[in-house]
Amino acid sequence: MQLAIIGTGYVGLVTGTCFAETGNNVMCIDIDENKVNKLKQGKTPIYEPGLEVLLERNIKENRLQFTTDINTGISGAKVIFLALPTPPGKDGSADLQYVLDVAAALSKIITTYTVIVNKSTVPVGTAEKVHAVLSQHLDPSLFDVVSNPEFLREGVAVEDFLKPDRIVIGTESEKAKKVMDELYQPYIRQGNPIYFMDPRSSEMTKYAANSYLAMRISFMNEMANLCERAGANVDWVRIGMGSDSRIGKRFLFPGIGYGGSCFPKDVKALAFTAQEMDYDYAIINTVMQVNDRQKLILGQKVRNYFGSDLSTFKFALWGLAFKPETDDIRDAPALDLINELLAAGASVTVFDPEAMENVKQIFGNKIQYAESQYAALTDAHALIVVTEWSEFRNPDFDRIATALVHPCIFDGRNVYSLEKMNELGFYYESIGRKTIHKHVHDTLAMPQNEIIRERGTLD
Ligand SMILES: NC(=O)C1=CN([C@@H]2O[C@H](COP(=O)(O)OP(=O)(O)OC[C@H]3O[C@@H](n4cnc5c(N)ncnc54)[C@H](O)[C@@H]3O)[C@@H](O)[C@H]2O)C=CC1
Ligand SMILES: O=C(O)[C@H]1O[C@H](OP(=O)(O)OP(=O)(O)OC[C@H]2O[C@@H](n3ccc(=O)[nH]c3=O)[C@H](O)[C@@H]2O)[C@H](O)[C@@H](O)[C@@H]1O
Repeated sequence: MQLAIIGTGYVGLVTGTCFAETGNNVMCIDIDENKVNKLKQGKTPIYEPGLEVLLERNIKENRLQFTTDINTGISGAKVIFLALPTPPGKDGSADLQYVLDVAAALSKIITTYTVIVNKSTVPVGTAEKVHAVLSQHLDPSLFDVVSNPEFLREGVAVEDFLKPDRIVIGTESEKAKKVMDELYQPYIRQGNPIYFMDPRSSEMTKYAANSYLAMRISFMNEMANLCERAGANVDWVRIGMGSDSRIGKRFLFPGIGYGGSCFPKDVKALAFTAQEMDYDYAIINTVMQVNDRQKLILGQKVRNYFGSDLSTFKFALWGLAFKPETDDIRDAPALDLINELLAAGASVTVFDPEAMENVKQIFGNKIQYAESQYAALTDAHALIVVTEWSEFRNPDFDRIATALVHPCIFDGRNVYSLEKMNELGFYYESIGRKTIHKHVHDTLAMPQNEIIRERGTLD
């Protein structure tokens, strides 16, 4: 099938490449010339495991092309996907400007029946808005608007796209349904269901899924904070509760708040939708408040320990991306933490396997950038683990202890075991677990609340 994808970012590029991989002819369109030029050479502008191999193969097979020209780009396309940004507006609502502008442009250039598919995350009722914009210049018999939310996760985007848990399609048109069914057959054959529903339910499903997952994280973050105070270990609590099949094991990891380009903006947008409909969606408002608070927790722990004036201290940060296996730093908790540390006068050296360039664009020379995870540690007073990249999971602890001024780790992702930290003699704080404090330098005496907290037993 001939397809056009408008917007070649994380979603558009993965969608286009994966559709090409199942034999379709795909034209990816983007206004960013640099991006398109890079892609034409088979290079991905983003870090996404497994993507470049598929990209190169499908370009070589002439199934995947890139252009900045929407007119030639959509020519012959039976289906046009919109994978455009829907950033939060000032009031928290999803900004539909990109989607509606492109719909307006399409209304003037479509000449034969085309299915316009919205893959961007958009509020309930957007399919109708897109339909209205298209209808201004286009006979309604020449198009259908379909909602087809995307559920891929960055870092495993290719796998998620090729083997989705489910495909959700919102349309009332039998004609569009047939086209979408044909397009997604290769994915259904792998045993995954395709759910056809009305567009409003489909649009709402996307916000429901993201907000529910965000709620689980906020719930666990609060549970972690309570465990710390109660002398319980949130990891045991997580395992104990998650093995109930009604709860499930996934997405219960406490940390320093959810980040990324989607959860924060989508939860906010759902809250806005509720407000617009005069409904007090109380739990959603709390999810956001809890997350805002959680993002500050690691910085607070550091300040509780070292004092509010950090001007004589240097900190090594491992991990900047909002999660491992991506270079994406949109709404990454690391950015809040860096700002918090800088505001307290600290000096900060960072290392991330993929996200350094993106962070340089924000902080420039306000912080130092290390060439390796170990280089970041030199003369630092503490290591702060922010993102749980694999290479941080089992590091050379002797090297860490030697390089640091004090053997001191603040772990925002519970990457290390308490036993190990205790055995190795680190001062160690994590999320929702007891503090380990051995070998602490005399000048950094333990605050009283830490001593009280130590009464819990080790796991
Ligand atoms: N990033 C993710 O993991 C997921 C994102 N989504 C949703 O998908 C949508 C897109 O997200 P991302 O791919 O992350 O955004 P992105 O920012 O990575 O990509 C958007 C692309 O659209 C391009 N663009 C902007 N205006 C354009 C125009 N007029 N014509 C052509 N191209 C244009 C930009 O240059 C950019 O390359 C959002 O609604 C997001 O919420 C949904 C599921 C997963
Ligand atoms: O709409 C989207 O854009 C996507 O948003 C999320 O995917 P993504 O943002 O790529 O990453 P996640 O793996 O969901 O992680 C989001 C944030 O939650 C945090 N998280 C995740 C899981 C967990 O147990 N605990 C936790 O703190 C992560 O560290 C990260 O900051 C959803 O998982 C996707 O299904 C969805 O398509």
